[in-house]
Amino acid sequence: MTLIATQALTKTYGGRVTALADLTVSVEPGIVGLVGANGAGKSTLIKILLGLLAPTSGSVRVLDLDPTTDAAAVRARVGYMPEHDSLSPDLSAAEFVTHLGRMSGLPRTAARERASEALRHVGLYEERYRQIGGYSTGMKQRVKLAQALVHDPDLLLLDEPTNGLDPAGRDAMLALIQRIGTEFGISVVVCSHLLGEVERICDSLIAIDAGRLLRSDNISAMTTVTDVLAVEVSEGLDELAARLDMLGLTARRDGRLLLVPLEDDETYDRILTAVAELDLPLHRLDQRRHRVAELFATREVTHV
Ligand SMILES: Nc1ncnc2c1ncn2[C@@H]1O[C@H](COP(=O)(O)OP(=O)(O)OP(=O)(O)O)[C@@H](O)[C@H]1O
Repeated sequence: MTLIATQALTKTYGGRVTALADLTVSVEPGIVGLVGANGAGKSTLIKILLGLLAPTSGSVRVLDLDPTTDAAAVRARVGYMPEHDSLSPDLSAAEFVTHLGRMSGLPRTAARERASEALRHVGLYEERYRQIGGYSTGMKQRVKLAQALVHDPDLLLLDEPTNGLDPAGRDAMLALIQRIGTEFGISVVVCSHLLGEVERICDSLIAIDAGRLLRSDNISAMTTVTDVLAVEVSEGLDELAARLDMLGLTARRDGRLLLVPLEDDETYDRILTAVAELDLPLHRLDQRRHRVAELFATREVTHV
């Protein structure tokens, strides 16, 4: 099944501003990044996918449904996390998410149960009876995610889910989105102006610029491998670097990784030998890929 398909999709506001121009994409289920600079047309596309906005011309299908004629059926299967704060500060997270569950048609008990479940998934179970007004920004973002999950959708549309979060909060939110996508088998469209961020968790990417398609493809097809090996061990990184140096390999440290130039087939063996000799737990040893961001180096998409 195709997750999202658009054909020559165009949206103009008031006949003057062209937010989307002739956009044709076809995306398979999975975690999909929708990236573009501010004003590129991401929110407009999301609203069209939800059936909240009608396209000026062209066609669109979501989960094989047409949101322009069947918006209710689309919304029953799609969860939406809006960009801006849509929360009620006086309510507890449990009350708020239950309320939205009721609005989406769930009976009272089921709504309450699903709300607890959704809040558990986003890590707010313990704090669900506290008023949202007292929550941190990260917790508020997670309540917004929980309300999008409450009716057990097949697809989540997340508009700038990491907005306002510090780096640690962003990492936590991305990890949560990735877990929802992989463990629960829900497809996710993550909308962001931060390409480097979504690239980390997405299976495929739609990049738009001023309403036009720059590229739509699987992440793996967008990147090529480099001649650098990335090695990750959970401890002993410095020790390993020193041992590799003794074996004639120059390792460069990059955060929790060691980057080693791939000289020949023996490079793998030498790294594995060093790891085994030091008895270190190896997490990862693979050939590094170019970052997708490098493809758009001349564009206005923000890199992180
Ligand atoms: N209701 C509207 N009326 C007129 N112009 C609009 C309206 N909504 C959006 N636009 C314009 O359409 C273009 C695309 O906006 P859109 O919000 O879809 O972009 P975006 O990529 O989501 O950006 P952002 O992340 O800043 O929201 C922009 O030029 C914006 O100013």
